[in-house]
Amino acid sequence: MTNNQISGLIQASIAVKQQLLTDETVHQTIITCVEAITKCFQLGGKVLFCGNGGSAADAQHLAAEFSGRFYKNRKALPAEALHCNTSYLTAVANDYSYDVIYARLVEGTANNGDVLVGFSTSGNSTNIIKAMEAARNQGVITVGFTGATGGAMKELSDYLFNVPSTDTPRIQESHILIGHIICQLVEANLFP
Ligand SMILES: O=C(CO)[C@@H](O)[C@H](O)[C@H](O)[C@H](O)COP(=O)(O)O
Ligand SMILES: [Zn+2]
Repeated sequence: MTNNQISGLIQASIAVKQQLLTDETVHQTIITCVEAITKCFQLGGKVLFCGNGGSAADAQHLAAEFSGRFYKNRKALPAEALHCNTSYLTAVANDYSYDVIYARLVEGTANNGDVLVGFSTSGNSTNIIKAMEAARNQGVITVGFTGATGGAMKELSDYLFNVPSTDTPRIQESHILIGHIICQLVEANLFP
């Protein structure tokens, strides 16, 4: 790999973020999504996160910003990533299907007014789609983080962040940027 190739990859990541910088629709969606998550926590609700592969890591990372801390020393906020219990995951994938691992947890643990955040760069991972469908059936607010098309998640997301790229790692790099912004603004709202 040459220096030029490395610069090209960094430039590609910046180019996606450059589009987010000037996209008023994205900014407005961040503002309304932050309001919804803030209200969810204020009313005693919780925020659940799910994704596959690198997006599972994003789910776990952002859940910990709420349940642990972001910038402030403050009380814990109820947030979980749905892939963290390997006994549950291996049993349900083995006995039922990998497609239902997240939907089943949403059915079992989510309540009206909670928030489900689903990450899928394609927008078409079946286990995320089924989790979003389960959420919709239960009055759970849905937030979708996807790539440019939104895939099937487009129609299932109350708040959609369809990052303008079709390149999985570049999409993920912007997902974590938007996720961090949301965590910071929610924390600032709740703990001024
Ligand atoms: O992190 C990466 C690629 O950057 C991979 O692990 C990636 O997340 C996996 O291939 C996922 O299974 C892709 O699924 P999705 O984003 O289409 O839902
Ligand atoms: Zn990755």
